[in-house]
Parts: sequence; structure tokens; C-alpha cells
Amino acid sequence: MIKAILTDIEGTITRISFVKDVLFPYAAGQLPEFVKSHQSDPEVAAQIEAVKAHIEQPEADIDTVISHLIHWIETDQKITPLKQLQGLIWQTGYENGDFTGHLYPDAYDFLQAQKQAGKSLYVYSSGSVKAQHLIFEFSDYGDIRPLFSDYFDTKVGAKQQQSSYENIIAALPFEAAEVLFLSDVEAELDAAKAAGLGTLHLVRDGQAVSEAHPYINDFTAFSAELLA
Ligand SMILES: CSCCC(=O)C(=O)COP(=O)(O)O
Ligand SMILES: [Mg+2]
Repeated sequence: MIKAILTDIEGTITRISFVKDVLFPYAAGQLPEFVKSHQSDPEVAAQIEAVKAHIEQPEADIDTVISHLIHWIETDQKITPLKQLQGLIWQTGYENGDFTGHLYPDAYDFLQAQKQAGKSLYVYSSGSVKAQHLIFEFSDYGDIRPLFSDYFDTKVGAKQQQSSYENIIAALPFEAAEVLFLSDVEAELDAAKAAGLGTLHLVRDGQAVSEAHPYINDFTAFSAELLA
């Protein structure tokens, strides 16, 4: 019996193009100036050091760090210091009203209904926990953060690793089999399934269907049988 839902964000409850065409270009545009002007802030300094460690260049200068970060944005690499910095940068965009956090209407209705039905809702995204808070605080539907009980990002591990889901389950008051993981990415679903979670594939916008997981095209097709 499913008692909790763990959801991905991009491609599952949020349109991919909102992330790729709005959030990522905004971060790429702001990042050089942001990193340079905030490099003494402890939160930013820690991410700069993490970039240097990742590229194994402890003496790298700030322009080298920035060029790696921009390359990682352009190639959509889910590297933790980049994702942490993006969250800090997007805060300004949300607060200025440059954009609001996109949510599919069917996803919003689904999350509300499941919460009302007593399910606990959790988030697991490659976007940092800060970025997750922002997209829900400034969502198209207003501040929907009260829907969620907790948030996880790549600090628990990469989304395609079984151990990441085991780490999340260890932090929740549920057994793995009581948690349903929602994602648009088959490799993430494979990892969650290997950790014992239930899985549901969101196959939006003509993406390929997987054989290994139940799937729906959007949440209007969700049925109670998927919670059994
Ligand atoms: C939290 S909104 C930004 C999403 C993001 O940066 C990202 O990389 C999306 O990854 P997801 O794991 O949600 O598919
Ligand atoms: Mg996704």
C-alpha cells in the first residue's frame, strides 16, 4: 500500500522547456557576474571550492571555474556545485517576477488531491533544495510549499543510483515499498525500483515508453490502482 509519493520535478510535474528555455539561460546569463561579485560569501565560496575539487584543479582561477560552470549548464550536467549556485541565482529572478515556477495543471491537481487523501509528498530533484523551494514558493499557483513534507537533491546522491533512493528511504518514516517514485527518466525509475520503491513513469510530450514501469501520459490518467 502506497503511503507517500516522491516526485521528480523537471519533465514530471514541470515542463522541460521551463527549465531548459527559462531557468538555465537565466542562470547562464547571471552566473559570471554573480560568482565574481559573491565569491567571498561563504555559501558561494564553498561551491567554488567544490568546482575546483571536481575538475581536480585546486589552483584554478575564477574565470576557469566560471567557464566550467557555463559548460555544465550548456550540457545539462547535474553536478552538485552548479545546481547549488543555480538555486542562489534563480532567487533573484523569482523575486523580481522575471518568471514564475511552472507546474502542469494536472500535476497541481494531482498533488493537491493526494495530499488531501492523506499521502505524504516528497520531492527529489537534481535541482538544489533551495531551487525546489523557489519553484514551489513562486509557482503559477502561488506558494505551494505546504504540500511537501521534505525535499532531497543530489546531496543524497545522483538520481540514477540505487543508493540515493536508499538514503532517502532511511530519512523517511516509510518502508521503501510504501513510497511511489514519479519520474520522466527511465534510468531514475530503474534505480528507485532496485531500491524497492514503487515506480510510475510520466511519459509526456511523445517520449518513449519503458517496459519496466507502469506509465501514464499525465496525471488525469492516474488511478487508485497505482497506489495499491
Ligand atoms: C528545481 S527546478 C530546477 C530543476 C533543475 O535544475 C534540474 O536539473 C531538473 O532536474 P530534475 O531532477 O527535476 O529532472
Ligand atoms: Mg525529470
